[in-house]
Amino acid sequence: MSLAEERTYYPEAFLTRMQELLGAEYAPFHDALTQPAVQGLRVNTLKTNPERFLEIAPFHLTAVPWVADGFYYEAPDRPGKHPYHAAGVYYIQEPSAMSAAEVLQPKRGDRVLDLCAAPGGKSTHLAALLQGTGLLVANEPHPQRAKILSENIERCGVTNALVTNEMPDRLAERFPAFFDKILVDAPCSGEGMFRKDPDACEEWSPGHVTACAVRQLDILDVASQMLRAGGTLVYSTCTFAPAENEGLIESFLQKYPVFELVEIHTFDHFSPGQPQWAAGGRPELAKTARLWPHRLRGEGHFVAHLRKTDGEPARRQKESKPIKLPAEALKSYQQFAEQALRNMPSGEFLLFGDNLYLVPSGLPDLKGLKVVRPGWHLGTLKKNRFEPSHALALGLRVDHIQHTVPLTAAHPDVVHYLRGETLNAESAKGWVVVTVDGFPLGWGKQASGMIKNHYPKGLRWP
Ligand SMILES: C[S@@+](CC[C@H](N)C(=O)[O-])C[C@H]1O[C@@H](n2cnc3c(N)ncnc32)[C@H](O)[C@@H]1O
Repeated sequence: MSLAEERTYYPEAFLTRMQELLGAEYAPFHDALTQPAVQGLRVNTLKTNPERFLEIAPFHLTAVPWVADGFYYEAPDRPGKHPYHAAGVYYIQEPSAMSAAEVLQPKRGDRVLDLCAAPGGKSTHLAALLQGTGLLVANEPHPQRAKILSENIERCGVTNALVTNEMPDRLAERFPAFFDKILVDAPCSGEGMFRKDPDACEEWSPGHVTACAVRQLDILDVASQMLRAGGTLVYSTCTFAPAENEGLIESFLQKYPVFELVEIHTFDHFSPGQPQWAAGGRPELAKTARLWPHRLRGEGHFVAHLRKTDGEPARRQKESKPIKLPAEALKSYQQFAEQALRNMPSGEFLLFGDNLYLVPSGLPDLKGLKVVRPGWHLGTLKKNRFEPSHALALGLRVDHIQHTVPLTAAHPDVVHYLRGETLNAESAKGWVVVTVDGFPLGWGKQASGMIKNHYPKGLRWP
């Protein structure tokens, strides 16, 4: 295909630049761009493991080589329409995007920040790696996108996350030298999205690439202030433009000599970054990783792993004071918990208006910050009673629940429940959790031989 014909599909300046950069490799790169996008999902290890998932999932799955929990699926599988999706058993995620959290690799107990987090693919991956320990702060400045992020955190049963809706500099005031690990999955020109999202193509221009690079350096600047000495940071994009990748990291390292690149060497399928594509690029830029759509099955990504070698040690902020719940509130929650739960989740409570949360320990004072979700939402205090939240059901394991309505994925009542219908099922009186193959789907309330549906209205299936 000539450049003129290609122009019908992709911006000419993009193709010309890629041809200049890739030389002999341009042809296979371009061939890859004409293929359909690949599709992937990541098993949520807060809820199950890949072995069990492979036994129960009715999809055509093959392993993503660089992530133990990642799988390719085939288009007719439509995993977004399966009840397991509603139960948060997996997250639908483009396979090369699974590389970033895998490289950051938080350890149990770490304090982790995901600074540009919506819709939450990488946040839910980081949460799975933390396994309910430590703290995850998932931030997104766009209000609508922050809401979607919060819903995905809820669906995936993440119980140790603070979700905020802030610009990075506002967070940096509150969290200086606070985090052990930070992910900056930067807003970018999205060239790796061209195959699956024609809008990304429409919005692209050389000027947009330059503007993205300016914003990315600003975001990295601020992120670096929130990392403790010895902490590590992953910077990633889903674009091919050197100005947003090797060039950006070169500019950052020139400004902050206290950072060094950590080699990303464990993944055979990744290619090294290209120092010669950055003006004055240091040889260490080869320690960054490029995921090319013509060299692996994925849309494309860039990942840089940086360590802060010096600076302020971990600063432990003055923690917010544990709140003593009003006696009435505590009583109605305890009454609910005795009826509905086997092991009451323990920890620090927080009352935000009428909403009761369990908050991760070690949080600084959040006053003045735009907080979408300060922790695990347990429920709402109504007059003389407690109403459990969807987040509570989705964050519970089945052995923590007193009464369940256990359904299999093939049972018609699963769809009835997800549509918001009343169920005719036997169960003890009071709050029950409807499960699909052992995974909580949501609350119901048994009365007079019927189960009243408490699946959230906004999530109901048509
Ligand atoms: C590549 S997307 C993040 C995808 C996400 N990490 C995931 O895996 O689902 C980049 C996000 O950065 C957000 N963003 C835009 N401007 C930002 C800024 N100045 N600081 C932080 N995030 C920003 C965008 O709204 C967008 O949601």
